[in-house]
Amino acid sequence: MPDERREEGKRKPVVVLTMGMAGSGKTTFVQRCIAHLHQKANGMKEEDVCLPYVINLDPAVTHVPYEANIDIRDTVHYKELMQEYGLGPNGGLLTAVNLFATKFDQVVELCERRAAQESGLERTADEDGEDEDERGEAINYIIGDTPGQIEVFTWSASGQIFAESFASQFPTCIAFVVDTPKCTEPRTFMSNMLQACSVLYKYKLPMILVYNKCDISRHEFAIEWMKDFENYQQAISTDTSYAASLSRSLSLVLEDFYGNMPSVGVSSVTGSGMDEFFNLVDASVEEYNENYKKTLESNKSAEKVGELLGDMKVSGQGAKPPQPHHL
Ligand SMILES: Nc1nc2c(ncn2[C@@H]2O[C@H](COP(=O)(O)OP(=O)(O)OP(=O)(O)O)[C@@H](O)[C@H]2O)c(=O)[nH]1
Repeated sequence: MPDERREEGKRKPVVVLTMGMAGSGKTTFVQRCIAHLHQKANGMKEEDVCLPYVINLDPAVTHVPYEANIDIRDTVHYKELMQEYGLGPNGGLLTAVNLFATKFDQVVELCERRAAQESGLERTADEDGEDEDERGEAINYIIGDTPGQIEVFTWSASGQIFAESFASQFPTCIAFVVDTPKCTEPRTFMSNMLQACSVLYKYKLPMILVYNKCDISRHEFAIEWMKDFENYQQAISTDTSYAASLSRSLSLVLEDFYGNMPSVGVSSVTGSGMDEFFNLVDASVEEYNENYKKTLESNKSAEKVGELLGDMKVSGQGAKPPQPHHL
C-alpha cells in the first residue's frame, strides 16, 4: 500500500471542479470530499500522506465549513465592490470573479509549486534566508468550490478561464452536483440534464454526475431514466403541461448525451458513495488525456506554426516586393 500511495504522490494531482444548480449541495459535497480524503490519509506513514488542496471560488459565501488553502474572499471583497461601483448582488459577484480571473495564473502557480512538493519535512529558506523546517504533504486532488449562480461562474468568461487554466496544467474533471430528491420530479430531472449538457459542451472536460442527498432519496430512478428514455416518458406521461411535452422531446434528444455519462449516488451528509466517486475521478484522467490534452497539444503546435509563419512574414517585411517584368 505505501508504495501505491508513494506512486500517487508522484502522480499529478487531479483537479475536481464542482458545479451544479444553487442549493444542490456543492459546498457540503466539497466538505465531504475533504473529510473522506483526510480519513483515507489517517494512519499512513508521514511520507506517504497525500491530501487535497482546496480552493473556494465563491466570493459571496458567508460561511465556508472547511479550511480552504486558497479563498477568493481573501483577494476580492464583493460587498465593497458593490458599494464602490453601485452594483447589485449579481454584478458584484461577477465583478469579483472577473477580478480574480486576472490573478488566476498565480493560483495555478501556487498549485503547481504545492504539487511538486513531497510529503514530510521540507527545508525552506525563510525571509532572512535562514533555513527552516516546514511541514507539507503531497497533494492528490485540487478541489474547487464554485458559486451556485450559473451566470456568475458557469456562463461567465471567468469560469472558463479558471477551468482552462487548470486543465492546461493538471488533469481536470467537472463534478456536476445534482439535488436527487428534487430530481424525482421528472421536469426538474430534465432541467438538470440540460444544464449538465450545456456545461459539458462549454467546457469539454470529463464530467461526473454526482447525485447528492441520497440519504433522502436513492438515485436509482434517475439512472433508469438516463439509460432508458421510455422509462422517463412513462414517469412524465400524466403531465400534460407544455414543460412536460418539452421534457419528453428533450429526453429523446439528450439520451445519447447522458446515457453513457459516469454517475454516482452520494450523500454529503453520511459520506456514502465517496469511494465510488473518487474511482470515477481517477478514471476520468484517461478521458482527459485522450481528448482534452491531445486537443490542447495539437492547438499549441498549431499556434507555434502560426507564430513561425507570423515571424517569417515579419522578417520578410523589409524585403522588396517582387518587381513586375517589363518587356
Ligand atoms: N440531507 C442532505 N442534505 C444535504 C446534502 N448535501 C447538502 N445538503 C443540504 O443542502 C443545503 C444546500 O447545501 P450547500 O452545500 O450550501 O449547497 P450549494 O450548492 O453549495 O449552495 P450554493 O452555493 O448556494 O449554490 C444545505 O442545507 C445542506 O445541509 C446531503 O447529502 N444530504
